[in-house]
Amino acid sequence: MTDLLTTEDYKAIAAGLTFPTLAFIDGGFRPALSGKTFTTTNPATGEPLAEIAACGPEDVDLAVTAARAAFEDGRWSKLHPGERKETLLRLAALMQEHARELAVLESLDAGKTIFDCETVDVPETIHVIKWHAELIDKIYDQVSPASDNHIAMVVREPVGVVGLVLPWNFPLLMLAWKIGPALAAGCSVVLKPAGETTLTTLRVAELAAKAGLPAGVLNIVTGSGSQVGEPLGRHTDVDMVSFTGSTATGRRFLTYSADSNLKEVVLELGGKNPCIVLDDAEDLDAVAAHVVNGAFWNMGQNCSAGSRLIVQRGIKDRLLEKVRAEAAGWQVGDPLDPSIRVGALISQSHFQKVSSYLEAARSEMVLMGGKVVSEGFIEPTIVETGRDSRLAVEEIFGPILTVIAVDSFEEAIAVANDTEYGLAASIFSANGKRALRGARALRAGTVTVNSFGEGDVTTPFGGYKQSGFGGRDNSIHAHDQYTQLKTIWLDLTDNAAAGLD
Ligand SMILES: NC(=O)C1=CN([C@@H]2O[C@H](COP(=O)(O)OP(=O)(O)OC[C@H]3O[C@@H](n4cnc5c(N)ncnc54)[C@H](O)[C@@H]3O)[C@@H](O)[C@H]2O)C=CC1
Ligand code: BAL
Repeated sequence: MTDLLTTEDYKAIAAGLTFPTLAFIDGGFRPALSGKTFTTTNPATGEPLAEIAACGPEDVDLAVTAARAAFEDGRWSKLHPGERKETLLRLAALMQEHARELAVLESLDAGKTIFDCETVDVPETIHVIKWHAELIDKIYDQVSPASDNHIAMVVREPVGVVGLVLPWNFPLLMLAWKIGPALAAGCSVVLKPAGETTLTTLRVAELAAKAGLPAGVLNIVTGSGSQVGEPLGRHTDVDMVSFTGSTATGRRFLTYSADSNLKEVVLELGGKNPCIVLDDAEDLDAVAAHVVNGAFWNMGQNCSAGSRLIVQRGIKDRLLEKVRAEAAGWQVGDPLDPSIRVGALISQSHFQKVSSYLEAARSEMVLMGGKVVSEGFIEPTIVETGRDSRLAVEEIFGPILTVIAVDSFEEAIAVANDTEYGLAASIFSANGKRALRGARALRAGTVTVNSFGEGDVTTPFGGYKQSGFGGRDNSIHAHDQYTQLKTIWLDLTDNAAAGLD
């Protein structure tokens, strides 16, 4: 477990940081070809942090050309997997050396609490890079059943140049979820961080170069969705795109692909994830801790947030009392204060969007919170609604938990599945059979029983329905995104013996 510092120590580290500001293309930092920049701000203070290169389609072209050259000449793609492993392990080691700096940078840039950055985001990011590095020289190809005169090999090959488009809610962790398997597999990468959160991504690119990653293999193109994301999605020399973000933008990538070169597209999208508590659930203190963590972790800005609490009436009042008590311990405030659990929302526009749901909550039953603390900060809020309320249906992506009371197991499952999303779910019951029946009936990519979570690097992560498309992040299955299967048939017939010569 990381030893946390004091707020003053973190502020001193923050004051001493220099910020990377340029795009990283073909092994070097460079401004946008247009010379344009945009301002990145600290969500907690609204103050500018740095001027970042505002790249455009011409920079995307440059990055794709560099990635293609690197891929084709094999400087990375054709290395022995063990050599790629060693380079990625050096990257992980350098990130570990710079862990504290990365945590402070992430907190400043994203408004995330230093507590989360130090204890989850940074260590988990390093762990994910290491895991994929360690995996890559242990994956075997296959030989398929064939006659004695044939050998049929099924081999995995890196898919080529991949476009990785990231969200702002877990800048480092999503980076690791994508570059870990993509680089391990031998792909060349053109990565677009979210405009709100570029700083840690650029720092990792610098560390990757220091670790010995060849030029052109990892390119970071900073800028907006329309100027960088769309040209990347439409580029005819990009072989696949892996995207995490909103369902609306994810949908666009399918259009980009259809309109260009039919590149493969993997989408990890939104969620409105149910957390079911049945009336036989035990240890309500533990249940409440999971409910609160699921709803309010990262200010609720989490695609797998447990944002809908579906609770059986028999247990509702007792559970809600404990949930309120637990949530009361989640203090809102300065993200660099290590005792703070709820930091700043990512941006002013997002803050306004989430605030509009607080307005909507006024016509429902507000059980806790419901107020803005200050610009950018919203207190943990719990609202009881009907199952069709806007608050119970739409992805809010803020610290607002909706409670829906139900009468039976069957109703709980029906309400849980009554959504266009299907990313994650959890179910609490002391009856193992019932819990497992629920887990099987829930239409979601990840279901946790008697806990809230999204699994870890060893388990696939992705969604059913409009929460996902085309593949999974994490686990060995993530490598399916970044590899093609090739079949190679060998005919061993002895033509001379068979009289065929
Ligand atoms: N599944 C998830 O983890 C996330 C879900 N969201 C949801 O999306 C809502 C809106 O947040 P945004 O930041 O606007 O998400 P977004 O999906 O628009 O942004 C994600 C990434 O896509 C890029 N992008 C935006 N427009 C694009 C376009 N037209 N073509 C190509 N790339 C584009 C962005 O620059 C960013 O890098 C949030 O309120 C939340 O509900 C947001 C971030 C992450
Ligand atoms: N919770 C990890 C994936 C995401 O929120 O984008």
